[in-house]
Amino acid sequence: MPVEEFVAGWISGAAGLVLGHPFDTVKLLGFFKGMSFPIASIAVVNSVLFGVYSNALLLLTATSHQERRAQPPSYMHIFLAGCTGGFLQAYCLAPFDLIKVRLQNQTEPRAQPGSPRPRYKGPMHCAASIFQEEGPRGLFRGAWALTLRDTPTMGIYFITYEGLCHQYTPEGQNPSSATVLVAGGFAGIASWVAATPLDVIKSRMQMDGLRYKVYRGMLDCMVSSVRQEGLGVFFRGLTINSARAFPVNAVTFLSYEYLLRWWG
Ligand SMILES: C[N+](C)(C)CCCC[C@H](N)C(=O)O
Repeated sequence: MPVEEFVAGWISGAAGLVLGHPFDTVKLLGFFKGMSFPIASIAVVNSVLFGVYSNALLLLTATSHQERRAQPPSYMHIFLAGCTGGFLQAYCLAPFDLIKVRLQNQTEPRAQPGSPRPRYKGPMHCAASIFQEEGPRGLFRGAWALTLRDTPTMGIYFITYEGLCHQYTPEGQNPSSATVLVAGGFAGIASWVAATPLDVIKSRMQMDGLRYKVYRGMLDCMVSSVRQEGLGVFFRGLTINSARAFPVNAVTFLSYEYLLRWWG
């Protein structure tokens, strides 16, 4: 099983992440606050995504990464491989994403003296508290919504990337850096636009049950969110998600492509 893609996925994900982190934390005062935890988690998650994607294509089309420039796979195969990668990475991402959402929603980090202390002291304490209070399953709260969010949208991600690269690259050649940057950026935007409605629901499910449980399940969360806030609720964060998605995924794909070319 080729492993280069796993390693390239890790490094390129980390590069994209450094750029995207300020967008993720825009609500907080310190822009690069808490970078080490996301860097560690992206190592697992992005390498699973790219590694599984590439190996799924290898199974479906019997071509390696190098051979795929000369013999491009069909869009159906790209989509299926992207969905497989998205599905498996979602399970790895779930506990990390839960901790990120719980910590980012802590609004007391710079509390005045005398006001209540934040519930979680940091990522490790957050993970340990969830584990103690709710058991291992607690760490997967919202995982189902996350899987539904990521499975089809990772298919869209890779189709957009490969489609744009194909469009602007002469037959059989490698795409130029500019093409990779633009195709990666638009792949990020396209997949985030499609993912935003379920992203809203996913985050609400992850925050549910902190004091008492509000939602009976994902469907209940969707219905009551729309009842209370209207259909616009599904587009919460769309602008910031897209603004973040372009640079993050441009850099992710550029470093991924270059690492793989460099290795072989
Ligand atoms: C599938 N979904 C749209 C959620 C993500 C697609 C891009 C993944 C990338 N690591 C990023 O953080 O932007």
